[in-house]
Amino acid sequence: MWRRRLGAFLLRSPPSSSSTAASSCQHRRHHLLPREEPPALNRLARLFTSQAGSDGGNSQKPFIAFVLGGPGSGKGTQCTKIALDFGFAHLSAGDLLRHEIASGSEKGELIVDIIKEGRIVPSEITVELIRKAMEASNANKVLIDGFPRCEENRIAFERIVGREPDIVVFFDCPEDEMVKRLLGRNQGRVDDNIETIKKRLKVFESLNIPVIDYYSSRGKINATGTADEIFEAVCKLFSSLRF
Ligand SMILES: Nc1ncnc2c1ncn2[C@@H]1O[C@H](COP(=O)(O)OP(=O)(O)OP(=O)(O)O)[C@@H](O)[C@H]1O
Ligand SMILES: O=c1ccn([C@@H]2O[C@H](COP(=O)(O)O)[C@@H](O)[C@H]2O)c(=O)[nH]1
Ligand SMILES: [Mg+2]
Repeated sequence: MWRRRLGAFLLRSPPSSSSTAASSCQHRRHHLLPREEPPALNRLARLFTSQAGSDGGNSQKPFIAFVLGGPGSGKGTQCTKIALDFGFAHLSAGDLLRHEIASGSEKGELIVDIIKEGRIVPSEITVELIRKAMEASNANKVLIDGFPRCEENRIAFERIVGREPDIVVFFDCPEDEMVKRLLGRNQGRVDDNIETIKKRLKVFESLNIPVIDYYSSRGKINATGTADEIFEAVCKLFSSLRF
């Protein structure tokens, strides 16, 4: 069912037939096309010379991809691959929050309690961390992994960053598979236990889904199968985009 199994949604119009999706991941870089017409050659040149999405002084607005999906759906795993193969900067909202915890700040103490409970950190905190990370990355293509988590997050991002995403990707994964993956993650995360996972799944249903509904338009990525199989579908999607 749609509300159970999430998909990938393009907010931007698909490219014209002249920029068709690559049939395999191997040649996808050759399918990246510029978004705007007049500075097209300059921008194309930057794409081919950029490192991790940075254009070494980008004053233009970056291409923003929100990457959403349930807990354990594989957002982080796929973002790592996208970043490597498509030259995006990967900003994980969860990682930014965990970094704040590790810094020993007062805010970090509040955040760790919220994460243990599987709840959502106040929007101002998360958006400010994302905004600073975007600025620091100086990237022209940014993956924002695991955000927005609720309508309030979405609205706060628009207000503070002043942007809407260019694309929203949803990873579609059944609950039992997500639970299995989280329980096997073994990275010492405070929320990888069955009690917190159950709470996260409830929050996912009640708060994440309305955001997903807000963005829903067409397309989805089936997040079952191996990470490589899923990435093949991701490649098709990203190869069809104009960055
Ligand atoms: N397709 C897959 N098949 C099996 N295991 C996977 C797959 N993709 C990712 N995993 C594993 O599942 C676990 C969760 O994946 P990942 O951390 O990418 O999910 P996530 O969506 O970022 O989760 P969270 O929302 O908790 O951050 C990791 O241990 C990862 O190695
Ligand atoms: O935008 C966000 C992102 C995350 N959180 C909190 O962090 C945990 C873990 O996040 P992951 O993205 O899955 O690593 C999440 O359960 C929330 O408690 C948040 O509040 N806002
Ligand atoms: Mg993650």
